[in-house]
Amino acid sequence: MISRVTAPLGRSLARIGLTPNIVTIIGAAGVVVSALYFYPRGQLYAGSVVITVFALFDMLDGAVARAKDSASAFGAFLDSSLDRVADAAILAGLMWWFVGEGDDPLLAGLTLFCLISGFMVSYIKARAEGLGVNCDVGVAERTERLIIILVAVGLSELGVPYILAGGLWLLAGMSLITVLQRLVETRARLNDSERSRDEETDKADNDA
Ligand SMILES: CCCCCCCC/C=C\CCCCCCCC(=O)OC[C@H](COP(=O)(O)OP(=O)(O)OC[C@H]1O[C@@H](n2ccc(N)nc2=O)[C@H](O)[C@@H]1O)OC(=O)CCCCCCC/C=C\CCCCCCCC
Ligand SMILES: O=P([O-])([O-])O[C@@H]1[C@@H](O)[C@H](O)[C@@H](O)[C@H](O)[C@@H]1O
Ligand SMILES: [Mg+2]
Repeated sequence: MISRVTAPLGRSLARIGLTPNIVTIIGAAGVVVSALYFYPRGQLYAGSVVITVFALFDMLDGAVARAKDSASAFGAFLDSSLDRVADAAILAGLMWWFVGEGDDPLLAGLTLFCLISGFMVSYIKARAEGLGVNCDVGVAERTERLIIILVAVGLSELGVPYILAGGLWLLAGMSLITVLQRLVETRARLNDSERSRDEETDKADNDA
């Protein structure tokens, strides 16, 4: 569905000579620089809007790769790795804003919790994939996490009461639930594959 928008954009970017990796780097670098809107500039609404524009490049790098038929394993690796840099920049920018102008140590700490739990969500999936297990589950995958934080931060400067604290508590809770969901899923899948390996060994022993 969303590919109806991203596929033609991907073809246009490919036509002007951009490679998927360049699009990945532009998107991540754009998010990192835009996080300066949060800290030190303290412009939460403008920051959320500009970060959103660059975050959307994450959909376009894959679209360019598909348009050029040049998807690569290194591209996938770079895409995921730079996602972490972008996520860290957004939440670190917000955390520093709470430490300074926002003057709220509790929410600064909660933002740090969101950063760490978000990283855990991604790390558990990557580690599970390294063990041969697909772990694509969870109520707060990256897109959901970005939407929650960017909408909450953007609306807070428009004066919607409690939206920022509410968004952070929601993000923290959903990230924690996702960590637990992915741990449970990975454990179940590893147990399944161990069991089928044991069954195959038993069968081979019996046949011998
Ligand atoms: C009034 C309120 C004020 C507040 C203002 C703020 C508003 C904020 C509102 C919402 C925020 C929304 C932000 C959401 C950003 C979401 C971006 C995102 O998460 O996208 C992620 C995924 C794509 O993931 P992934 O990177 O895994 O897939 P790819 O398609 O890239 O494919 C990966 C494969 O591609 C290959 N490859 C990749 C890179 C590379 N260098 N080489 C390669 O070879 C390789 O094989 C890889 O394996 O996106 C989704 O999941 C889709 C759903 C996202 C929906 C988000 C909501 C969208 C909102 C608007 C849509 C408008 C679209 C217009 C686009 C314009 C862009 C400028
Ligand atoms: O694991 P998570 O943060 O929810 O989700 C993310 C995926 O949405 C993304 O496609 C991938 O490139 C990231 O590395 C990460 O895995
Ligand atoms: Mg991408």
